[in-house]
Amino acid sequence: MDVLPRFHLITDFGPLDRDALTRLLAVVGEGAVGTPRVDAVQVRAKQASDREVVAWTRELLAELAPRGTRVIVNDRLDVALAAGAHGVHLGRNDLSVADARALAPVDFLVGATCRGPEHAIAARAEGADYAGVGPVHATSTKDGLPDPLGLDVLAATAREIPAIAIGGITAARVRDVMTSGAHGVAVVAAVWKDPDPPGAAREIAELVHTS
Ligand SMILES: Cc1ncc(COP(=O)(O)OP(=O)(O)O)c(N)n1
Ligand SMILES: Cc1nc(C(=O)O)sc1CCOP(=O)(O)O
Ligand SMILES: [Mg+2]
Repeated sequence: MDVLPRFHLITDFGPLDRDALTRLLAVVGEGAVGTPRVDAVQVRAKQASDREVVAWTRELLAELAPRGTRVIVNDRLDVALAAGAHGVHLGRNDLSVADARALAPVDFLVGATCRGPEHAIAARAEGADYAGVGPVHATSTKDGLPDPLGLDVLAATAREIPAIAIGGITAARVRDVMTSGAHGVAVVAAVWKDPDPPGAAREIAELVHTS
């Protein structure tokens, strides 16, 4: 588990009830050797309480860590640390990377949202492991984002720090994104809105890991 995760699957569940967990585990798969994989699940649950996110993260860790899939918490370092997560993804208004790095254990992953190379240079200097770079393409999953960055800005950002492309990433776009220098991708709709989420995840994983 030493390689920086390439395929980040972001959760779409409301509560992590039995159905949501079953759906997620079907998408992540068993992690069999030689099978392309979801490398990290990011717990993004904006409507949930801190206690719920801690409980769900612990539940996911119990299921996913043995499969070699890491669990990263969106926004909140304190919640991530309390739950024993593998990392945190920090947005532009969350705790700074430097403050998070000072509080986190050495092998804890710290990711930061970056919207261009200037952000990436700062994030790297503060100790981020990777940048979530987006929105690369238009997305209807989140409102209020800036205009799409496009592949040139992704490429320039990826020269500064390992870049995880986010925003409108679909299987059809993975090769271009990876050719632009991305380390990997983060995805919501292309998996969860597909009629066959496990199949969609397998296709994206294969493309990410073979590009
Ligand atoms: C891998 C990755 N990159 C970027 C984001 C966006 O994070 P953030 O800016 O904190 O916005 P929200 O996801 O919290 O709405 C991400 N989640 N993951
Ligand atoms: C949560 C989020 N953050 C983004 C950013 O650019 O900061 S794009 C995004 C949504 C990603 O979902 P989809 O794969 O459905 O486009
Ligand atoms: Mg966030």
